[in-house]
Amino acid sequence: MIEAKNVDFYYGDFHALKNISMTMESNTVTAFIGPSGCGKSTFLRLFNRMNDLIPGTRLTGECLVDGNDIYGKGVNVDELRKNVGMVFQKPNPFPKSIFENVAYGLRVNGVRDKAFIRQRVEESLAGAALWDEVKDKLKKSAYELSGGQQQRLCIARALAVSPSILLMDEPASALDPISTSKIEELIHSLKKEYTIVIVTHNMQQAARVSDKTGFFMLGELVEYNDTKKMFLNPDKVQTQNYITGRFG
Ligand SMILES: Nc1ncnc2c1ncn2[C@@H]1O[C@H](COP(=O)(O)OP(=O)(O)OP(=O)(O)O)[C@@H](O)[C@H]1O
Repeated sequence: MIEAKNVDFYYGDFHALKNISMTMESNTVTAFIGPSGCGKSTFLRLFNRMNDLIPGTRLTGECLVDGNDIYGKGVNVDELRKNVGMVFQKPNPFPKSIFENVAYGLRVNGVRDKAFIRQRVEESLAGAALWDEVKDKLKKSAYELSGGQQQRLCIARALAVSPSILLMDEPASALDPISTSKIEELIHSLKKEYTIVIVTHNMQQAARVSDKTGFFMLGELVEYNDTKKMFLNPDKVQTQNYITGRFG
């Protein structure tokens, strides 16, 4: 479903990702863990070409989604980003109503059918486990929601354009424990329909939500394994040292 083949990535002269190859399977949750600055977010952002926006960067190797090289000639980046949605660390709703936040992606994609938009907004809010909390205040500003609700709104906004992949960069790190557990439950239920890749600083969270875990260090993928194995009996001593808190 998602594959990296011998990926190297540079910010100017800085070699941020070193020869990374890995496959992330459909309908699984893959977590990336590792010390600050090891390249987790950089790697995640490659898969919807968010790093394209940063000048002076260079990529070698291949990033494939459904077998297609997403940096190949003729790739439509807007289409790619519809298929590969992204949720960021801090909830970033638009200064619009709850309804319009979710409808936004459909509208910019030229959808005009009001009944269809209403239906997608409801489905997406339900998919993000937010519908019951907001169904009576869809016209209110998104800023009236709590941080945790805003993050689920951003997930609903990503779901509205029917992606198959969701990239999440520390989606719960700005949230309180109850909102965090709601996001974790949501991730668990979303994997039935979506392929999810999540960057997290929180190792318990990786252990709770993911099927597979990749441990990065200094731009290298040190170990990629089933999450259970990774946390109980990792293959590499560096992984063991990291998850037991010997450094980080
Ligand atoms: N826009 C940028 N320009 C130059 N260097 C960058 C840029 N973004 C990230 N880097 C560098 O690339 C390396 C990897 O950063 P990245 O944000 O991917 O790490 P991370 O593992 O996600 O870290 P964190 O857990 O702290 O978010 C770091 O050394 C960082 O300083």
